[in-house]
Amino acid sequence: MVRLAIAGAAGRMGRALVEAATRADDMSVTAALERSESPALGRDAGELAGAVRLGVLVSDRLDPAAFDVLIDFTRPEPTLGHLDVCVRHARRIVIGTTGFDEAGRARIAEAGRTIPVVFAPNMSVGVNLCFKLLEIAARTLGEGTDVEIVEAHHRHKVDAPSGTALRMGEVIAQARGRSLQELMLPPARAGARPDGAIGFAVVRAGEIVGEHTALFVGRGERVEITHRAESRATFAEGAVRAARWIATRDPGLYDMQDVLGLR
Ligand SMILES: NC(=O)C1=CN([C@@H]2O[C@H](COP(=O)(O)OP(=O)(O)OC[C@H]3O[C@@H](n4cnc5c(N)ncnc54)[C@H](OP(=O)(O)O)[C@@H]3O)[C@@H](O)[C@H]2O)C=CC1
Ligand SMILES: O=C(O)C1=N[C@H](C(=O)O)C[C@H](O)C1
Repeated sequence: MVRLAIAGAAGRMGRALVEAATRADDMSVTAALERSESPALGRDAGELAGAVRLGVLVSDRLDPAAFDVLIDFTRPEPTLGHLDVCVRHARRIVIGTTGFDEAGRARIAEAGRTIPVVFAPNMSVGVNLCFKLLEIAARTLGEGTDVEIVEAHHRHKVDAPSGTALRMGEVIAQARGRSLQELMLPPARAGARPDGAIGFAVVRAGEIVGEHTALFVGRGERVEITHRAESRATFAEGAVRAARWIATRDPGLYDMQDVLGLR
Protein backbone atom coordinates (compact mmCIF):
# COMPACT_ATOMS: atom_id res chain seq x y z
CA MET A 1 0.00 0.00 0.00
CA VAL A 2 1.42 3.40 -0.99
CA ARG A 3 0.70 6.11 1.60
CA LEU A 4 -0.16 9.39 -0.11
CA ALA A 5 -0.07 12.95 1.17
CA ILE A 6 -2.12 15.42 -0.90
CA ALA A 7 -1.03 19.07 -0.80
CA GLY A 8 -3.72 21.63 -1.64
CA ALA A 9 -6.35 19.07 -0.61
CA ALA A 10 -9.19 21.63 -0.64
CA GLY A 11 -8.31 22.96 -4.11
CA ARG A 12 -9.88 21.98 -7.44
CA MET A 13 -7.16 19.41 -8.17
CA GLY A 14 -6.67 18.44 -4.51
CA ARG A 15 -10.27 17.27 -4.23
CA ALA A 16 -10.05 15.41 -7.55
CA LEU A 17 -6.83 13.74 -6.33
CA VAL A 18 -8.34 12.58 -3.04
CA GLU A 19 -11.32 11.21 -4.98
CA ALA A 20 -9.07 9.37 -7.49
CA ALA A 21 -6.84 7.97 -4.73
CA THR A 22 -9.81 6.56 -2.79
CA ARG A 23 -10.74 4.57 -5.94
CA ALA A 24 -7.26 2.94 -6.14
CA ASP A 25 -6.94 -0.32 -4.14
CA ASP A 26 -3.18 0.05 -3.68
CA MET A 27 -3.24 3.70 -2.46
CA SER A 28 -4.18 5.14 0.87
CA VAL A 29 -4.52 8.88 1.58
CA THR A 30 -2.81 9.31 4.93
CA ALA A 31 -2.21 13.09 4.98
CA ALA A 32 -3.95 16.15 3.53
CA LEU A 33 -2.38 19.57 3.53
CA GLU A 34 -3.62 23.15 3.21
CA ARG A 35 -2.17 26.56 4.08
CA SER A 36 -2.54 27.75 7.70
CA GLU A 37 -5.33 30.29 6.95
CA SER A 38 -7.47 27.75 5.08
CA PRO A 39 -11.09 27.30 6.25
CA ALA A 40 -10.67 23.60 5.32
CA LEU A 41 -8.28 22.90 8.23
CA GLY A 42 -9.65 20.19 10.54
CA ARG A 43 -12.14 18.89 7.95
CA ASP A 44 -12.12 15.28 6.77
CA ALA A 45 -10.27 15.18 3.41
CA GLY A 46 -12.56 12.49 1.97
CA GLU A 47 -15.75 14.33 2.84
CA LEU A 48 -14.28 17.56 1.47
CA ALA A 49 -13.69 15.76 -1.84
CA GLY A 50 -17.24 14.44 -1.93
CA ALA A 51 -15.91 10.90 -1.43
CA VAL A 52 -16.06 8.54 1.58
CA ARG A 53 -15.02 9.69 5.07
CA LEU A 54 -11.29 8.88 5.39
CA GLY A 55 -10.54 9.82 8.98
CA VAL A 56 -7.76 12.06 7.62
CA LEU A 57 -8.09 15.66 8.76
CA VAL A 58 -6.76 18.54 6.65
CA SER A 59 -3.70 19.99 8.37
CA ASP A 60 -1.21 22.81 7.79
CA ARG A 61 1.72 20.63 8.93
CA LEU A 62 3.48 18.22 6.59
CA ASP A 63 4.51 15.28 8.79
CA PRO A 64 7.17 13.31 6.85
CA ALA A 65 6.44 10.16 8.90
CA ALA A 66 2.84 10.11 7.60
CA PHE A 67 3.43 9.42 3.87
CA ASP A 68 5.56 7.73 1.20
CA VAL A 69 4.66 9.93 -1.80
CA LEU A 70 3.49 13.56 -1.75
CA ILE A 71 1.26 14.71 -4.62
CA ASP A 72 1.43 18.49 -4.91
CA PHE A 73 -0.87 20.64 -7.06
CA THR A 74 -0.69 24.02 -5.30
CA ARG A 75 1.43 27.07 -6.23
CA PRO A 76 5.17 27.30 -6.95
CA GLU A 77 6.17 28.73 -3.55
CA PRO A 78 4.42 26.14 -1.34
CA THR A 79 5.46 23.34 -3.71
CA LEU A 80 9.12 24.29 -3.31
CA GLY A 81 8.71 24.34 0.49
CA HIS A 82 7.15 20.86 0.42
CA LEU A 83 9.91 19.67 -1.92
CA ASP A 84 12.52 20.71 0.68
CA VAL A 85 10.72 18.61 3.31
CA CYS A 86 10.75 15.62 0.92
CA VAL A 87 14.48 16.07 0.24
CA ARG A 88 15.33 16.34 3.96
CA HIS A 89 13.32 13.22 4.84
CA ALA A 90 13.92 11.10 1.71
CA ARG A 91 10.28 11.11 0.54
CA ARG A 92 9.03 10.85 -3.07
CA ILE A 93 7.09 13.62 -4.79
CA VAL A 94 4.75 14.09 -7.78
CA ILE A 95 4.55 17.76 -8.81
CA GLY A 96 1.66 18.97 -10.97
CA THR A 97 1.96 22.64 -10.06
CA THR A 98 2.74 24.96 -12.98
CA GLY A 99 4.10 28.51 -13.25
CA PHE A 100 7.64 27.97 -11.90
CA ASP A 101 10.38 30.40 -12.87
CA GLU A 102 13.85 29.28 -13.97
CA ALA A 103 15.15 29.15 -10.37
CA GLY A 104 12.17 27.04 -9.24
CA ARG A 105 12.71 24.56 -12.07
CA ALA A 106 16.41 24.36 -11.16
CA ARG A 107 15.52 23.53 -7.53
CA ILE A 108 13.24 20.72 -8.71
CA ALA A 109 15.98 19.35 -10.98
CA GLU A 110 18.44 19.51 -8.08
CA ALA A 111 16.02 17.59 -5.81
CA GLY A 112 15.92 14.85 -8.47
CA ARG A 113 19.57 14.14 -7.65
CA THR A 114 18.60 12.82 -4.21
CA ILE A 115 14.93 11.77 -4.34
CA PRO A 116 12.55 10.40 -7.01
CA VAL A 117 10.54 13.31 -8.52
CA VAL A 118 7.82 13.27 -11.20
CA PHE A 119 7.32 16.81 -12.50
CA ALA A 120 4.83 17.30 -15.35
CA PRO A 121 2.63 20.20 -16.42
CA ASN A 122 -0.09 17.83 -17.54
CA MET A 123 -0.74 14.34 -16.19
CA SER A 124 -3.38 13.27 -18.73
CA VAL A 125 -2.54 10.40 -21.08
CA GLY A 126 -4.07 12.29 -24.02
CA VAL A 127 -1.88 15.38 -23.62
CA ASN A 128 1.24 13.24 -23.30
CA LEU A 129 0.29 11.43 -26.50
CA CYS A 130 -0.15 14.88 -28.12
CA PHE A 131 3.43 15.78 -27.13
CA LYS A 132 4.63 12.81 -29.23
CA LEU A 133 2.36 13.80 -32.14
CA LEU A 134 3.72 17.37 -31.98
CA GLU A 135 7.27 16.07 -32.27
CA ILE A 136 6.36 14.19 -35.48
CA ALA A 137 4.35 17.16 -36.86
CA ALA A 138 7.14 19.65 -36.18
CA ARG A 139 9.79 17.45 -37.83
CA THR A 140 7.61 16.59 -40.82
CA LEU A 141 6.22 20.06 -41.50
CA GLY A 142 9.51 21.90 -40.96
CA GLU A 143 10.45 25.48 -40.15
CA GLY A 144 8.48 27.05 -43.01
CA THR A 145 5.24 26.32 -41.15
CA ASP A 146 3.89 28.95 -38.74
CA VAL A 147 3.11 27.56 -35.29
CA GLU A 148 0.54 29.02 -32.90
CA ILE A 149 -0.42 27.41 -29.58
CA VAL A 150 -3.87 28.34 -28.31
CA GLU A 151 -4.93 27.43 -24.78
CA ALA A 152 -8.16 28.03 -22.85
CA HIS A 153 -8.76 27.60 -19.11
CA HIS A 154 -11.16 28.57 -16.33
CA ARG A 155 -11.29 32.14 -14.99
CA HIS A 156 -9.42 31.20 -11.73
CA LYS A 157 -6.15 30.09 -13.35
CA VAL A 158 -3.23 32.30 -12.30
CA ASP A 159 -0.37 31.37 -14.66
CA ALA A 160 -0.27 32.06 -18.41
CA PRO A 161 0.49 30.63 -20.85
CA SER A 162 -0.35 27.30 -19.20
CA GLY A 163 2.42 24.87 -18.31
CA THR A 164 1.10 22.50 -20.98
CA ALA A 165 1.16 25.19 -23.69
CA LEU A 166 4.75 26.03 -22.78
CA ARG A 167 5.73 22.35 -22.88
CA MET A 168 4.08 22.04 -26.32
CA GLY A 169 6.24 24.96 -27.44
CA GLU A 170 9.35 23.32 -25.97
CA VAL A 171 8.64 20.04 -27.77
CA ILE A 172 8.17 21.82 -31.13
CA ALA A 173 11.25 24.05 -30.64
CA GLN A 174 13.34 21.01 -29.66
CA ALA A 175 12.20 19.11 -32.76
CA ARG A 176 13.52 22.09 -34.76
CA GLY A 177 16.84 21.94 -32.90
CA ARG A 178 16.15 25.22 -31.10
CA SER A 179 15.06 26.36 -27.62
CA LEU A 180 11.63 27.83 -26.88
CA GLN A 181 13.34 30.93 -25.47
CA GLU A 182 14.76 31.60 -28.92
CA LEU A 183 11.49 31.08 -30.80
CA MET A 184 8.73 32.24 -28.43
CA LEU A 185 6.58 35.23 -29.38
CA PRO A 186 4.89 37.07 -26.48
CA PRO A 187 1.08 36.41 -26.24
CA ALA A 188 0.17 40.04 -27.05
CA ARG A 189 2.07 41.41 -30.04
CA ALA A 190 1.71 43.71 -33.01
CA GLY A 191 3.46 43.70 -36.38
CA ALA A 192 4.23 41.08 -38.98
CA ARG A 193 5.08 37.58 -37.86
CA PRO A 194 8.79 36.62 -37.87
CA ASP A 195 9.71 33.37 -39.68
CA GLY A 196 10.08 30.25 -37.55
CA ALA A 197 8.54 31.79 -34.40
CA ILE A 198 6.14 30.02 -32.03
CA GLY A 199 3.16 32.16 -30.97
CA PHE A 200 0.87 31.75 -27.96
CA ALA A 201 -2.74 32.80 -27.41
CA VAL A 202 -4.47 32.59 -24.03
CA VAL A 203 -8.20 32.45 -23.18
CA ARG A 204 -9.46 32.66 -19.57
CA ALA A 205 -13.22 32.23 -19.20
CA GLY A 206 -15.87 30.51 -17.10
CA GLU A 207 -15.10 26.99 -15.93
CA ILE A 208 -13.19 25.60 -18.96
CA VAL A 209 -11.21 22.63 -17.57
CA GLY A 210 -8.32 22.88 -20.02
CA GLU A 211 -8.01 22.99 -23.82
CA HIS A 212 -4.88 23.13 -25.97
CA THR A 213 -4.47 23.39 -29.75
CA ALA A 214 -1.24 23.58 -31.72
CA LEU A 215 -1.80 25.05 -35.18
CA PHE A 216 0.73 24.33 -37.91
CA VAL A 217 -0.16 26.70 -40.74
CA GLY A 218 1.68 26.20 -44.02
CA ARG A 219 1.14 27.12 -47.67
CA GLY A 220 -2.24 25.75 -48.70
CA GLU A 221 -2.81 23.52 -45.67
CA ARG A 222 -3.20 23.56 -41.90
CA VAL A 223 -2.69 20.83 -39.29
CA GLU A 224 -4.33 21.21 -35.86
CA ILE A 225 -3.55 19.00 -32.89
CA THR A 226 -6.11 19.52 -30.12
CA HIS A 227 -6.64 18.11 -26.65
CA ARG A 228 -9.73 18.94 -24.57
CA ALA A 229 -9.89 17.86 -20.95
CA GLU A 230 -13.50 17.28 -20.01
CA SER A 231 -12.92 16.58 -16.31
CA ARG A 232 -10.11 16.99 -13.77
CA ALA A 233 -10.33 13.22 -13.19
CA THR A 234 -8.00 12.75 -16.17
CA PHE A 235 -5.22 14.77 -14.45
CA ALA A 236 -5.91 13.20 -11.05
CA GLU A 237 -5.84 9.62 -12.36
CA GLY A 238 -2.56 10.40 -14.14
CA ALA A 239 -1.07 11.76 -10.93
CA VAL A 240 -2.12 8.67 -8.96
CA ARG A 241 -0.56 6.53 -11.72
CA ALA A 242 2.63 8.61 -11.38
CA ALA A 243 2.62 8.10 -7.58
CA ARG A 244 2.31 4.32 -8.06
CA TRP A 245 5.15 4.36 -10.64
CA ILE A 246 7.52 6.49 -8.60
CA ALA A 247 6.97 4.51 -5.39
CA THR A 248 9.54 1.95 -6.64
CA ARG A 249 11.93 4.19 -8.62
CA ASP A 250 15.47 5.32 -7.88
CA PRO A 251 16.17 9.04 -7.35
CA GLY A 252 15.82 11.07 -10.55
CA LEU A 253 13.81 13.75 -12.29
CA TYR A 254 11.04 12.12 -14.32
CA ASP A 255 7.95 13.28 -16.21
CA MET A 256 4.79 11.65 -17.53
CA GLN A 257 6.58 10.49 -20.67
CA ASP A 258 8.63 8.24 -18.35
CA VAL A 259 5.58 7.13 -16.37
CA LEU A 260 3.66 6.22 -19.54
CA GLY A 261 6.65 4.58 -21.28
CA LEU A 262 6.61 7.16 -24.10
CA ARG A 263 10.26 8.21 -23.81
N1 LIG B 1 -0.08 18.85 -14.03
C1 LIG B 1 -1.40 18.77 -14.27
O1 LIG B 1 -1.89 17.80 -14.85
C2 LIG B 1 -2.29 19.86 -13.78
C3 LIG B 1 -1.74 20.94 -13.13
N2 LIG B 1 -2.54 21.88 -12.55
C4 LIG B 1 -1.86 22.90 -11.76
O2 LIG B 1 -2.10 22.61 -10.39
C5 LIG B 1 -2.06 23.82 -9.65
C6 LIG B 1 -3.32 23.93 -8.78
O3 LIG B 1 -4.46 24.07 -9.61
P1 LIG B 1 -5.94 24.13 -8.98
O4 LIG B 1 -6.21 22.91 -8.17
O5 LIG B 1 -6.84 24.48 -10.09
O6 LIG B 1 -5.79 25.40 -8.00
P2 LIG B 1 -6.57 25.69 -6.65
O7 LIG B 1 -6.32 27.13 -6.31
O8 LIG B 1 -7.98 25.21 -6.76
O9 LIG B 1 -5.85 24.75 -5.59
C7 LIG B 1 -4.60 25.04 -5.00
C8 LIG B 1 -4.76 24.70 -3.54
O10 LIG B 1 -3.50 24.83 -2.90
C9 LIG B 1 -3.73 25.51 -1.69
N3 LIG B 1 -2.51 26.08 -1.12
C10 LIG B 1 -2.00 27.33 -1.28
N4 LIG B 1 -0.90 27.46 -0.53
C11 LIG B 1 -0.72 26.31 0.13
C12 LIG B 1 0.22 25.86 1.11
N5 LIG B 1 1.21 26.63 1.55
N6 LIG B 1 0.09 24.60 1.59
C13 LIG B 1 -0.90 23.81 1.18
N7 LIG B 1 -1.85 24.20 0.29
C14 LIG B 1 -1.75 25.41 -0.23
C15 LIG B 1 -4.77 26.56 -2.06
O11 LIG B 1 -5.36 27.12 -0.93
P3 LIG B 1 -6.04 28.59 -1.03
O12 LIG B 1 -7.06 28.52 -2.10
O13 LIG B 1 -6.63 28.76 0.33
O14 LIG B 1 -4.91 29.53 -1.33
C16 LIG B 1 -5.72 25.69 -2.86
O15 LIG B 1 -6.60 24.98 -2.02
C17 LIG B 1 -1.90 24.94 -10.67
O16 LIG B 1 -0.53 25.28 -10.75
C18 LIG B 1 -2.36 24.30 -11.97
O17 LIG B 1 -1.80 24.88 -13.12
C19 LIG B 1 -3.89 21.81 -12.64
C20 LIG B 1 -4.49 20.78 -13.30
C21 LIG B 1 -3.73 19.73 -13.95
O1 LIG C 1 -4.72 25.24 -14.00
C1 LIG C 1 -5.29 24.30 -14.60
O2 LIG C 1 -6.51 24.08 -14.45
C2 LIG C 1 -4.50 23.44 -15.48
N1 LIG C 1 -3.21 23.62 -15.52
C3 LIG C 1 -2.27 22.85 -16.23
C4 LIG C 1 -1.40 23.72 -17.11
O3 LIG C 1 -1.07 24.85 -16.71
O4 LIG C 1 -1.01 23.28 -18.19
C5 LIG C 1 -2.84 21.65 -16.92
C6 LIG C 1 -4.28 21.70 -17.27
O5 LIG C 1 -4.45 22.24 -18.54
C7 LIG C 1 -5.16 22.37 -16.25
